[in-house]
Amino acid sequence: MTTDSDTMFTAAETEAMDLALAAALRGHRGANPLVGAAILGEDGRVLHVGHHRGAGTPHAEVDAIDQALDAGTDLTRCTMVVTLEPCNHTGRTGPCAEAVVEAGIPRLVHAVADPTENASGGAARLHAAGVQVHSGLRGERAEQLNHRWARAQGESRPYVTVKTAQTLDARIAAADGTSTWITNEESRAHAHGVRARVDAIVVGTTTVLTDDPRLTVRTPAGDQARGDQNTSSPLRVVMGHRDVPTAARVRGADGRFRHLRTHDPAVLLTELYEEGVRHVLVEGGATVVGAFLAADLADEVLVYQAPLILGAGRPSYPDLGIQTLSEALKFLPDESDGGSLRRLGSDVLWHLQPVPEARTPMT
Ligand SMILES: NC(=O)C1=CN([C@@H]2O[C@H](COP(=O)(O)OP(=O)(O)OC[C@H]3O[C@@H](n4cnc5c(N)ncnc54)[C@H](OP(=O)(O)O)[C@@H]3O)[C@@H](O)[C@H]2O)C=CC1
Ligand SMILES: Nc1c(N[C@@H]2O[C@H](COP(=O)(O)O)[C@@H](O)[C@H]2O)[nH]c(=O)[nH]c1=O
Repeated sequence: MTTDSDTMFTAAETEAMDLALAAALRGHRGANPLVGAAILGEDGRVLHVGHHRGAGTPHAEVDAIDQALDAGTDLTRCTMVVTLEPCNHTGRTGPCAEAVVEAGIPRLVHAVADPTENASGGAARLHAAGVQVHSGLRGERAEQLNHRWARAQGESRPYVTVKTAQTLDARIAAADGTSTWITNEESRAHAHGVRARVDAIVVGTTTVLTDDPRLTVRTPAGDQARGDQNTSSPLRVVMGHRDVPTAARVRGADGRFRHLRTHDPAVLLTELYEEGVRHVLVEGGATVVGAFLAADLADEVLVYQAPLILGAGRPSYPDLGIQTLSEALKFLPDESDGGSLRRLGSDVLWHLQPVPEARTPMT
């Protein structure tokens, strides 16, 4: 098992890694990292490319191996190139290191080591089984790909997606408090798809008192739907000190409701993590979204923008104490999961992530 520089790898392996990195971007961000895997034939041609589609679905290695098995590829003559060290644990799916050994793949190149305690050790397992293992190809790019996920792992907290539905002039509600609906049906259907993938949805007390939201996952037909094998609805979480009315719809009837009387996003995330929550969607309002942004606890930002102007009303973000342009919170386009800028009918969706290391992480 060795860690090598990019120059130690063949051109075919480098090309395969680039394809695997591009494939990884097709997945959804959340509890699991984005991962891509490519299978190279003896002649250096890329035969299969797989990727991970989100928590609970097959890992990238297994996706690629399944394609190879379907196509009748002789894997005993192939190299697997993967953006992350194959995992060595049984989570919602089996250990990938084992799948690679069972498939008879003799050589594996991965970009970076798995930083998580319970999933790491895959390279050692492969090595022990006689597989030739090399790491470090395109390591920097692979690290950047999942830098916010790795930070969440390191801080033992859930991954956080923050969502805002706003007008052109960055308002989330009109002066009289009305906000349903700013964005169109296509945007809302997309947002329900995001809800379907998370473990918990968080709003502030004012949003509950103003909107009486349900925070359920619904299809256009009104049904409950989950995007993965997890059949329970996301936990509905209210953040704030005031009481949540007994008749509030957010309470629901399934027991999947929590009221956390805190203003501290870090405290909220720690409590939710202890309950097994690994991906949180923060839906607002502005005060709560601002608290996550100010604490550098927004890993992924979704801004749905509708072609409306209000001129007055609730701004999307509160005063964050920023006095000069150089202090602005900065974001980069996130090209994963449909891209950084999408048309949703007449709306647009910005998909962003914080600039790496721009701010101080949670302690
Ligand atoms: N278009 C959109 O995407 C959305 C629009 N909205 C709209 O936004 C408006 C509500 O937004 P907003 O007024 O900002 O309210 P929030 O929904 O963000 O709730 C704010 C309240 O939550 C509590 N709270 C929780 N965390 C903190 C914190 N870190 N700092 C301070 N208070 C905290 C406080 O209440 P307490 O006193 O109980 O502690 C505070 O008053 C509504 O008009 C709603 O319709 C809401 C969500 C999404
Ligand atoms: N206004 C607004 C959104 N608002 C968010 O949706 C919540 C209502 O959820 P529910 O009761 O489950 O439909 C509301 O409280 C707020 O968090 N979302 C959007 O995609 N587009 C919109 O225009």
